[in-house]
Amino acid sequence: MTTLFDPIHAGDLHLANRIAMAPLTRNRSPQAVPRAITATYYAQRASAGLLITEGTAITAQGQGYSDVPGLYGSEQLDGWKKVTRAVHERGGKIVTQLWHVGRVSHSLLQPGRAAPVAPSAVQAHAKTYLVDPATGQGEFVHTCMPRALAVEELPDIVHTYAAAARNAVQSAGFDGVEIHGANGYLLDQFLKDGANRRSDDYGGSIPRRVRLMLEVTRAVADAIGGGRVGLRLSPVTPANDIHDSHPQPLFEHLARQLAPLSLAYIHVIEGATGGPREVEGSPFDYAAFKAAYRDAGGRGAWMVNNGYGRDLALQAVASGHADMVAFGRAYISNPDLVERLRRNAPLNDWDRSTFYGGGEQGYIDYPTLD
Ligand SMILES: C=C(C(=O)O)c1ccccc1
Repeated sequence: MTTLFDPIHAGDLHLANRIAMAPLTRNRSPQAVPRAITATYYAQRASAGLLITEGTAITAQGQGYSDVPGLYGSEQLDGWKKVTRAVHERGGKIVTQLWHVGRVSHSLLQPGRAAPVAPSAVQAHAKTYLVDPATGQGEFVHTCMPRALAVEELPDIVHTYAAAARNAVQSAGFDGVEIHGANGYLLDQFLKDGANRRSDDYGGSIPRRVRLMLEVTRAVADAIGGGRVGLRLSPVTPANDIHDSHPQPLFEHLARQLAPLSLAYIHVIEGATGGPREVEGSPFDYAAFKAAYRDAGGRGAWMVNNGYGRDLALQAVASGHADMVAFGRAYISNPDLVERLRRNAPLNDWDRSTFYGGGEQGYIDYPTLD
């Protein structure tokens, strides 16, 4: 019987075990440049089968929070090179999460203080994190009203995802990328009818609402090979005020379209991100979603996330519900999570007050077992 601790080939990613570190925003990259402590942070956690970095902006327009890293400048890529080198020196595997926040942003973070962009001018009742450069103090503030992207702007966004993927692998040394298609950010906004009110080829019907995500995924797979590409999805999360009226047919259609792309993995957030695994009023059949992908020929690893403890994770892999399990907050406070799960050892508690912003405290100072 397959266990969480068995190796797996996820596309071209040959992984030592089936435990992934989920993407975790930590707001510790001033000017979008990863610092030396970020190399230490990921290297400490290199025993994971796969490290997925925090969301990394593909452009300044895609930036939605203070002090998150980027992949669009030479200093940023140099910073990431130190991270991937440190992880590889410890035998780890690491992909970076390509992120465009869309409407979950603030004009103070946008080039030229412009309005954030989105499929439609529909404001998210959500907050973003701004750091006052004068004081270094951070606070959560309401996101701004976005402007609708013109259809003529979309090809450039697709090309920018592909360019960021090439930068990630060819310049920064990542083993691959994960496309952030979840949690109410740009690609998820285009998917879902709560945010996408367009009447052109990118809005209205399900095939039209999945179009941008498919174009981006195809372009990234063409750029670096589908076997190095993962995609993160969140069918029913309410994160960042996102919603769709009929998620089951939407995601089963998307699954069938993704199947031929030979992706390394599909990463599914079950329930509300960082919250309950069941979302009241939003039932979702994850087994049917996975079956739609497999029945259409999809062979990428199936990675699940959200609220998994040791027993549920062991059961998910043993039962075939999932091929991999991604752990988020547990990885913040347990660099040696794989060993702790293997030994069924106690886990360190995390300190929520040091999740976002700051320095070494709550970042690289959690203890290991030995
Ligand atoms: C990238 C994030 C996501 O996917 O929800 C994020 C951003 C800010 C805080 C927490 C998480």
